[in-house]
Amino acid sequence: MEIDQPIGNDPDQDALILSEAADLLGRSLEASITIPAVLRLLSQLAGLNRGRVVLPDNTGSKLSIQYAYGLRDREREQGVYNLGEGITGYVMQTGRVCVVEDIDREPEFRFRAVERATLPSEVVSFVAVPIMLDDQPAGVLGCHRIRNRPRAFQADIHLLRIVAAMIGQTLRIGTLIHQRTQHLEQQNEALRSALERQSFKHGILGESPVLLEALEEATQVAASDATVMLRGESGTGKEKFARMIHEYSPRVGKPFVCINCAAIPEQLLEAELFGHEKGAFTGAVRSRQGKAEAADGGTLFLDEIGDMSLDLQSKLLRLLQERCVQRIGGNQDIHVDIRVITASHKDLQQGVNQGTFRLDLYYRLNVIPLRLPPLRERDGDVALLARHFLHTFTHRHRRNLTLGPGVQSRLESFPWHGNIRQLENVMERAVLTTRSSVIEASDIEHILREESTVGEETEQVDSNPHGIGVREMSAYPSTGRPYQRVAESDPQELQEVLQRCRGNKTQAARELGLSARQLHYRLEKFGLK
Ligand SMILES: Nc1ncnc2c1ncn2[C@@H]1O[C@H](COP(=O)(O)OP(=O)(O)OP(=O)(O)O)[C@@H](O)[C@H]1O
Repeated sequence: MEIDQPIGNDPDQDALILSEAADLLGRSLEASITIPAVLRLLSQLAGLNRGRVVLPDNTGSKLSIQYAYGLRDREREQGVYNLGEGITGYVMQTGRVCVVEDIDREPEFRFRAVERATLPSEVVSFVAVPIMLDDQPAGVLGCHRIRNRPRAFQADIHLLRIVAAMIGQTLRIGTLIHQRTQHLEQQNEALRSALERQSFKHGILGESPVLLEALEEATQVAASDATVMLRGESGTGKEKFARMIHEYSPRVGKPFVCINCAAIPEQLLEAELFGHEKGAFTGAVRSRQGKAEAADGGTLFLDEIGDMSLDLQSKLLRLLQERCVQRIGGNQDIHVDIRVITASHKDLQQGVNQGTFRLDLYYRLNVIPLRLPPLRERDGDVALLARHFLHTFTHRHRRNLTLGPGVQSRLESFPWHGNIRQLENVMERAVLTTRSSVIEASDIEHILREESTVGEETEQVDSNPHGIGVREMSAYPSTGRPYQRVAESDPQELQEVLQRCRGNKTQAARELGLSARQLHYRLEKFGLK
């Protein structure tokens, strides 16, 4: 192959080469066009021949020629090196510049790409400089030259180092564009397949057979006016299902009113549910309708019903039997037309056995029991939900991130005792804390390790679809979700914890052992929002 003849060592010439190289690199984002063009420039104007850019593969252990000028296809293909092997491997491993003045006398020079016989008969040299990114060698730029030239090796090194830095930036931009495109492709794919799925219509993502079965059941019962009891571990989507049932019922368009019975103190809960008349208790400066009244014509969703006191349970039973409420301090029966959906992460059957839950109320509420599967039973859904949350949070926090290799399988192998809410939290933390543009398996590992160590709790989990017989005690690591009734001192405690967490609600909820929703609900109740 014809190799261009060198031109003398001239600073103006080098400035011209650099300005031409900058121009070439700026003209296109296609590295396979711009980098060989720059290597051609080095050959034609500086006598630095057969330039090649060698880059590592994904594992970082094998290096190969990615871009070249003056090499035949076969020569390029032969240019594969192990890390540390030969001159190229050495430069990549150490990040140091290497000059071989006479390649025939250097045993480390491997003639891997170009055979000696095809080179000029004069003494041939090889100069290799690292392509540095973030202070680490990311590749190697190497060239041949005829040793016996007036141009000093030092001048070649100087020029090649600047060109290597420019190529490094081109490669960095190319990688970023590739990652972002990949991210958009992943996103598109997730959205496209989600749109094709029936479940997306209710905002309930998942393709696993157990979830689709639960969705099917929920759709079927939606049309009736029957009372539904949703059972499932914390974070399995009980509220989402309750909303979906409402939206698929003839009551759609009427109010969907939700009360979290575990999130507010008992005295407040009664007033919240049934309302009060003016003067009914200190602070009742005007009369107010309760949530049961507010839900008239629609659906009342009672979350964490297992936490309701026995006294309030009897009042709820009256509401269900007579379909009317009496405000606190009032004596008038107010008729309400509501459908009731309840949810509990507790085994209510056990509550009945222990005398903490009324049997008659249990039968009233348990007309249609619907079990929501925990995430660990939902084959394939972790990956789907992780992508969905990645998309949600990158959008919300204005970041561009993709999932690195190994992340999906690590997420899939995690036990997810806090279910979808826990996965949601983990993905949000990953989006907020990952510094680079790729969430690596190590970032996730770090978050999951923390997840597994924060406040180990033992909680009773309703794992029995029929609510009879078997009950299971399960370790519940770290989702910060032990349910507890609230104490009256809550507003102050909430404020203190919020201050301590500098307003970070996720952290505050975790400290208080509440879900984000419970905290949100309490802040709203106490006027602290
Ligand atoms: N299938 C799903 N697809 C997408 N997001 C979901 C799905 N199920 C639940 N989520 C999200 O997970 C979080 C927890 O869901 P939800 O509050 O409905 O669970 P829950 O079972 O009612 O929890 P808890 O028992 O703690 O009140 C919410 O942010 C919800 O939007």
